[in-house]
Amino acid sequence: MSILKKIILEKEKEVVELKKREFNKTHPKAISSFQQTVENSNNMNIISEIKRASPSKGEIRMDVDPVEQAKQYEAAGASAISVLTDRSFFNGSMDDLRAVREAVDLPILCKDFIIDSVQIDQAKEAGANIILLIAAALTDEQLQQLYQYACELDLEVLCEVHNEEEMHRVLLLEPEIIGINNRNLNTFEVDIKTTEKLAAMVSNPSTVLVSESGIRTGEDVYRAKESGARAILVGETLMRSDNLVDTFRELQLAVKEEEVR
Ligand SMILES: O=C(O)c1ccccc1NCC(=O)[C@H](O)[C@H](O)COP(=O)(O)O
Repeated sequence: MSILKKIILEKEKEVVELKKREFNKTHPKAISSFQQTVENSNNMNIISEIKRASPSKGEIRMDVDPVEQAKQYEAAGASAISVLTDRSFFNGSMDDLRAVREAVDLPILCKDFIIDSVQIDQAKEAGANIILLIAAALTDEQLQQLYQYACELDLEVLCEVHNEEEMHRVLLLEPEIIGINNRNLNTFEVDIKTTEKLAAMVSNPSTVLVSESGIRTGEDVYRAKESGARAILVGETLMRSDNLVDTFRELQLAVKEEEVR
């Protein structure tokens, strides 16, 4: 069984529990939108992720304090913070997101595997500004309904694709933000060529393209930028960095490898 299938089975159980609860579908903290942040910036926008562990890498940094990490991301120049809220596979939690919301004023992406609107209610209540919809995990009808529902709650939506077929499906929504995930969820291989190939399918210049996963060097960022990405989503590289200011500088320099030599 694929990892995505396993995660979705777990989410189906979580949804049953969430449906027994009531959620406040508002949040008192007003935050400027991620899209606006990108519009106003000339730099590569870095969505900086809080990621303790993952199916592909196992433990990354289990002892991280999400609030301290988020404050450091904000100080280093992050455009948004991604908080992995899945517990079973990534060792995250919605409490992490809530705590980060209190501590920083950046847009927050609730990085989870959403299959039902009740998860969107939960993310909104915790203070998320952006939710993730993964095309590979959803039917066209679910994609459409969940996208619409998130917009009604004033949330931004990062629609994530891994291949051409998913990109065709997502483009039908005319989304404002598209994430191209460089990680193959079956083999866990990461290849920035995925961004290069799929970005070419997006003709609307106002769509914000985000290159996700496996970004480690200025050259990776250079290739994402040349493809049209205006943002990158980075987890492991930042979680393992012992000098975030230098790592941000390297990623934002976005130069070709031969220019470094
Ligand atoms: O990271 C994984 O192993 C993973 C496995 C299965 C589904 C999703 C997975 N990751 C979620 C993400 O999208 C990444 O955390 C995010 O793009 C950052 O990736 P990275 O910079 O490579 O840590």
